[in-house]
Amino acid sequence: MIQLDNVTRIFGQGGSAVKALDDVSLAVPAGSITGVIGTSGAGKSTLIRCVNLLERPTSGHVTVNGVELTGLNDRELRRARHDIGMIFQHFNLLNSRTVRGNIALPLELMGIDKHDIQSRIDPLLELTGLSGRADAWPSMLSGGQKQRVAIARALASRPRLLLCDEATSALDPQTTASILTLLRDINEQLGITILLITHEMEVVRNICDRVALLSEGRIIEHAATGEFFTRPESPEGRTFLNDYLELTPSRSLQSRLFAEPAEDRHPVVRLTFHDDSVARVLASRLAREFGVDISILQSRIEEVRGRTLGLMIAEIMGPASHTRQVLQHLHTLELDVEVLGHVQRHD
Ligand SMILES: Nc1ncnc2c1ncn2[C@@H]1O[C@H](COP(=O)(O)OP(=O)(O)OP(=O)(O)O)[C@@H](O)[C@H]1O
Repeated sequence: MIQLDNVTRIFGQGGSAVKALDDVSLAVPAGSITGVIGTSGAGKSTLIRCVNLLERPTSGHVTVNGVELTGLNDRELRRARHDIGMIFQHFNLLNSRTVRGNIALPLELMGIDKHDIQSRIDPLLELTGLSGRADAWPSMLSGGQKQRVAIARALASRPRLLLCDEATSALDPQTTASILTLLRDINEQLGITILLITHEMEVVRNICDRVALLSEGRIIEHAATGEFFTRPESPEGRTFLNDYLELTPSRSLQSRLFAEPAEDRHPVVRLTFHDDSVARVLASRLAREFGVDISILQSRIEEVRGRTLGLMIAEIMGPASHTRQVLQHLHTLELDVEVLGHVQRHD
């Protein structure tokens, strides 16, 4: 559906040049919802704008629906863009037009007959939950309703691809959830492929089938969502995940943690696991095999797209020679292990 091949976009020249995209290759399968995530300045907006050539790559090829857009003249490109809808963070509605007028605009620009335009609008209003709001002005609408109008407008030309540029970043969590549900419905009911950019893991978790992580203009991970959430491969991917899961030691635990091990201190570890059957028996197995006690201080288990993702912060209590063996053993298991510090023993 979308194929980016070796796309590079450089802004400016000479010493002040910025490489916003650096040799990006990405395939977005037809019918999927693919998310591109990254921190501010990673190149997300530039990437999505390169897909419909709102931004022209400095080099590389962009192919959508089998048509190489980078090889088209302006007229051919205008035609090809009818197949690509786009929505934006700040909705970009015309305040001088009603809801109906905003949705009609792209169809008027395409030269479609007035009667046909009107017959297309009602089903779009219904699909986006705006029936009864056709004659409202944008200033009378909430943020969520404005984004619904923008979605209806983007779908008016019956595109096969919808690009979403931080479409929920200006919305509160509840409205975000309802817009994401609408996008999922559009994907499922109309078979429209969606490419979205976001800096929020929650958005990815909610609707994306696949996710690509962009960092400094490069794609550093591209995986199925469940895979990315349970086994991020890059340090940036792990940082996104840890920030999202927020399993950091409580303040009272942090105040008791020492960086250095000692004979009279117990290690405190954070374990990330992908198989909760391992986690369920882990504490009792370690106690039995190594003669230690495991005290679970904090834990969280999530399911993401059918995959288990668990985090646990635990204190390993026992003689130092035993706890060292436990740490060595943990590193051999299917777990990510991080020693957070050491606490003074009380026995
Ligand atoms: N028109 C431009 N002229 C010069 N530099 C630009 C331009 N557009 C983007 N950049 C630079 O390219 C880099 C990537 O910007 P981009 O907006 O694509 O990142 P982003 O991941 O979307 O960030 P954000 O989440 O903050 O919007 C940044 O360093 C940015 O300053």
